[in-house]
Amino acid sequence: MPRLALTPGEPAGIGADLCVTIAQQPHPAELVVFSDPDLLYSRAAQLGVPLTLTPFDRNAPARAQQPGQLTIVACPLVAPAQPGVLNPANAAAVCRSLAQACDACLAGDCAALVTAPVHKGIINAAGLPFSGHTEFLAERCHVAQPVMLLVTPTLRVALVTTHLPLRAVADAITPSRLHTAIVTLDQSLRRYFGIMSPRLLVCGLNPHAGEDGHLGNEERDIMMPVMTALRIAGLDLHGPVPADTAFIPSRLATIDAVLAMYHDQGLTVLKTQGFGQAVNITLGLPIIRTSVDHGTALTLAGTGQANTSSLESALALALEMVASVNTPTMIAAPSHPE
Ligand SMILES: NC(=O)C1=CN([C@@H]2O[C@H](COP(=O)(O)OP(=O)(O)OC[C@H]3O[C@@H](n4cnc5c(N)ncnc54)[C@H](O)[C@@H]3O)[C@@H](O)[C@H]2O)C=CC1
Ligand SMILES: NCC(=O)COP(=O)(O)O
Repeated sequence: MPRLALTPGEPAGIGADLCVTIAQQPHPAELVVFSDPDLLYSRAAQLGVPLTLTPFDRNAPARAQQPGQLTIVACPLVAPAQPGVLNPANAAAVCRSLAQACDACLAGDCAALVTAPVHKGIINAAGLPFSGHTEFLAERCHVAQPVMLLVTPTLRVALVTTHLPLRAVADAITPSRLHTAIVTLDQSLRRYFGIMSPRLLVCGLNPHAGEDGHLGNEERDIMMPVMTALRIAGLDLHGPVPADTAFIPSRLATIDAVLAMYHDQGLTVLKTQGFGQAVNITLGLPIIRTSVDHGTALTLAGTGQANTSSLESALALALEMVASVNTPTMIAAPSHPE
């Protein structure tokens, strides 16, 4: 019976609502929530649902989560949370709970980490450097370059860059970063999704994929050499293709994942197609981490209107990934010539 670490994220947002709501159903795993107990009790009361919290005992056998119950690792907030009202005083506690949940996975106490949304802005406003779970967890796990992959039932989109201002994106598309993103995506699709020879469609950065260098040089000077070397190493790579037609159905029918160069190039399409059903996965970590596809939705906190479907998908996919890790489908990663 696996244990899943669950973090509610921003206490003023819908994360706590989602945790207490999904706790009303049985799950084939023990859900260990890293949270302030009072936050969960008060949000459960607000939503009118029962909740019993049992302290986590790493020496006890894991037990399947029962309706109305959650296992908890208490991570106290500094100030009581008010639905919809951000408070920078709680930002450090949000990060601490995430770090504790990550460490529980690194220690093997939990098989995977599933996260509800944080509010990046309030963490920054509190003076903490933070651009997203992806980067935070990578640093905590001493991983130089994580890769963000979002999946819906019919589309997988990974990103070469994550939470960067658009102005910085072009400079971040280096041969080494592109190489790592492609190899990490290829290996993860084999390992977690059972795809034996992943077909990857790589988007260009510039309009019309640079139009032979007339609208930008990154495709010709950076992307094509990296992709040629990786094709020789055996990877099934297509592109770089113009991003504006990368997602048309006839192209998607022949590939397993799209690699976009930046956040909104890929996620706008994916969320338009599957918002609410999508799962965000951080690839390249020594732990399994999945997350919801949405943000903190502050105006919905405490109202009972937050949709749990993305969190349910994130929990289900985490369990599938846990089950798949022992499947021997890995290949040796081609290294990037520095
Ligand atoms: N995984 C994470 O930690 C993520 C965090 N965020 C953060 O969330 C904050 C707010 O971001 P926004 O861009 O406003 O996106 P958002 O996803 O919070 O809201 C976008 C729209 O979707 C609705 N919505 C979101 N989740 C919903 C749910 N479960 N059920 C029903 N409706 C839902 C909202 O009410 C709003 O209309 C930002 O600080 C952002 O950085 C955003 C995305 C992911
Ligand atoms: N758009 C994805 C997002 O903002 C969530 O990122 P992360 O917090 O999972 O790194």
